[in-house]
Amino acid sequence: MDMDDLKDRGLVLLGCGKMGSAMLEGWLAGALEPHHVWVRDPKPSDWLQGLDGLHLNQSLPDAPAMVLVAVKPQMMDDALPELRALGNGKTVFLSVAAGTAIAKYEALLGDATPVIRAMPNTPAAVGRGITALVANAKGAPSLPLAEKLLQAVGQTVRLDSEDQMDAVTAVSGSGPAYVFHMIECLAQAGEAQGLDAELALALAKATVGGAGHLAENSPKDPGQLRVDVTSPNGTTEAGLKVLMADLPDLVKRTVAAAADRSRELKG
Ligand SMILES: NC(=O)C1=CN([C@@H]2O[C@H](COP(=O)(O)OP(=O)(O)OC[C@H]3O[C@@H](n4cnc5c(N)ncnc54)[C@H](OP(=O)(O)O)[C@@H]3O)[C@@H](O)[C@H]2O)C=CC1
Ligand SMILES: O=C(O)[C@@H]1CCC=N1
Repeated sequence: MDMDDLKDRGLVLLGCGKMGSAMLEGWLAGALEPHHVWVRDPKPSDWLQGLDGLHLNQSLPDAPAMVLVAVKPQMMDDALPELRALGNGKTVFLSVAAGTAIAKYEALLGDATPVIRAMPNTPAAVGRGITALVANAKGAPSLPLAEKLLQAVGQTVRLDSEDQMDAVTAVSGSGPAYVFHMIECLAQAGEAQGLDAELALALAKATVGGAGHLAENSPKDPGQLRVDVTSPNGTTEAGLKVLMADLPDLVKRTVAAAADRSRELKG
């Protein structure tokens, strides 16, 4: 199966809220056109309703190439059973739901269902996501297609085991929220030093965006890039002395709490 099969047979999005829309926005920037996509969502956004050619809450093809499951984990028992008849083993279910194990899809959709479990993140909307993937035996042959689709909205990484998914979710699935909060905190701290709100936010956004881009593209590791900013006895050293006293433990506890919640969502 390749991208042409996906275009010919269709991609179904079950749930198109924040994550589904972020991915769809990225795909519609070049990889797919609206008429390739069927969306099921009880309250579609204005953006979805404005996409010409999109099959919005229309009857589904009998055997779409792929169903992207992007409803909340708590909705699976309600949302999935009606899709059990789809595809007869030829439709791949690609789930992005936190916590929900492959075994749960097999239980709801049938043992022979090809299932790929993925953990993307919202920078997919601008083509800068990262998605981790793992499949059951039936889904494994479709991993290259899933990767191709997901590489249209960023990077992909294959996991050795589904057990890694809780930690991955806590680092890169939830991670954008930690970074957005860092931007908010940096801007507020700038305001506390007398900058106006607009300037402080512009500085904070560009600094986090630029530092992220540099960290991804430089041959130096992040530790060395930090050292490069830190003049002996300068301003950064004074700032880092405060930050480094607390941040490592705080981030460790943050990621542990998110991973624990992912484990709880398995039910
Ligand atoms: N947001 C993120 O950054 C990430 C989210 N995820 C995962 O993506 C999934 C979706 O999360 P997110 O997009 O944030 O949540 P949202 O609530 O924004 O999106 C879920 C969408 O599914 C709709 N929905 C509810 N029931 C059904 C149904 N029976 N059939 C079809 N659609 C339905 C919801 O409608 P309504 O609101 O009306 O109920 C909503 O629009 C979750 O499983 C989450 O774990 C994974 C990685 C990152
Ligand atoms: O908060 C959540 O549960 C989802 C999963 C990863 C990001 N958002």
